[in-house]
Amino acid sequence: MGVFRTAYFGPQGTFTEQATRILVDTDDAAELVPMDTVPQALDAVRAGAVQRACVPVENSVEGAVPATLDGLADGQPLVALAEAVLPVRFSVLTRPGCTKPRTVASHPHALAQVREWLATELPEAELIAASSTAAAAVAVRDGQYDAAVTAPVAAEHYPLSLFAENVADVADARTRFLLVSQPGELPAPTGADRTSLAAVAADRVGSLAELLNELMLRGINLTRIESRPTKGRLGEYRFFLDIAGHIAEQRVGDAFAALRRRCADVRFLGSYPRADRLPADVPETASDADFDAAAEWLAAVRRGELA
Ligand SMILES: O=C(O)C(=O)Cc1ccccc1
Repeated sequence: MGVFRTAYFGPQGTFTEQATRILVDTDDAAELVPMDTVPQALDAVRAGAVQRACVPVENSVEGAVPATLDGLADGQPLVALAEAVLPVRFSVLTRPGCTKPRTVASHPHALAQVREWLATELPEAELIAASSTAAAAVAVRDGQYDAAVTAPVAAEHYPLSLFAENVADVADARTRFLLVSQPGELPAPTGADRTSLAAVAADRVGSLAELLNELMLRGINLTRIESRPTKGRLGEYRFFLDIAGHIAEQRVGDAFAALRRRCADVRFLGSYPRADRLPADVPETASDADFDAAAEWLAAVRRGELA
């Protein structure tokens, strides 16, 4: 067997690298491949250059990572196999000797999460968006900017000084990451799973409500809903839904079939164990046993065995 390669949103020292190390068994046969952007990491899987990619998908303070949602909705289908949720606390790194940084670079999600701290501690600093927190550290090392807002591990990768640590406007901020692959065998259901999908609801009264009703009627809990423009007509949206449960479970499979009938465009984005291991709260009428019993009953009725 060849080397098992996982691309991640890099360069070295990003939060995503930390998440990758949680999700991938980094033994001798595993290679982690940093990519500069989320689309590049996803496309490396599509091209077969790597087997997996790890990308950030949402943050508890800043919300969705648009590049990831768009990257999963467009192009060859990919599916998530696992998720990781990391607490996010930032370090501020400078070139050695720099005591008053005038320019501070980072990923927009990181800058947004330390805005108040920056306004108090470095009110005059110019803020610059970088492609990732670690890309900002590289730019500081190379003399482009004075300081970078980074993951704590970035200090181990780059020759920079620690200006501040444990920086976060909102204590307890968390980011969720997905490990994705080309479609193949699905992870086995664990009873504590999440399923992700993207659906374009028709442009007419009640179409989103109908879509949500299909979930409600089958006792499925919606854990996230997000919309992104389809990039077609203005006003046309794709909804990204996360739901509690695994597509192998009857209520989830049944809901998917209903969405397939209702929506022009539905994409399955994976069923995978929840990072928090929280079991799905399945109503009494919606278990697999309930679905099996109802299907048997229906078959009997159709055979004419029941009056
Ligand atoms: O740039 C990084 O390090 C990332 O992995 C993306 C990110 C940015 C800010 C918070 C969490 C993840």
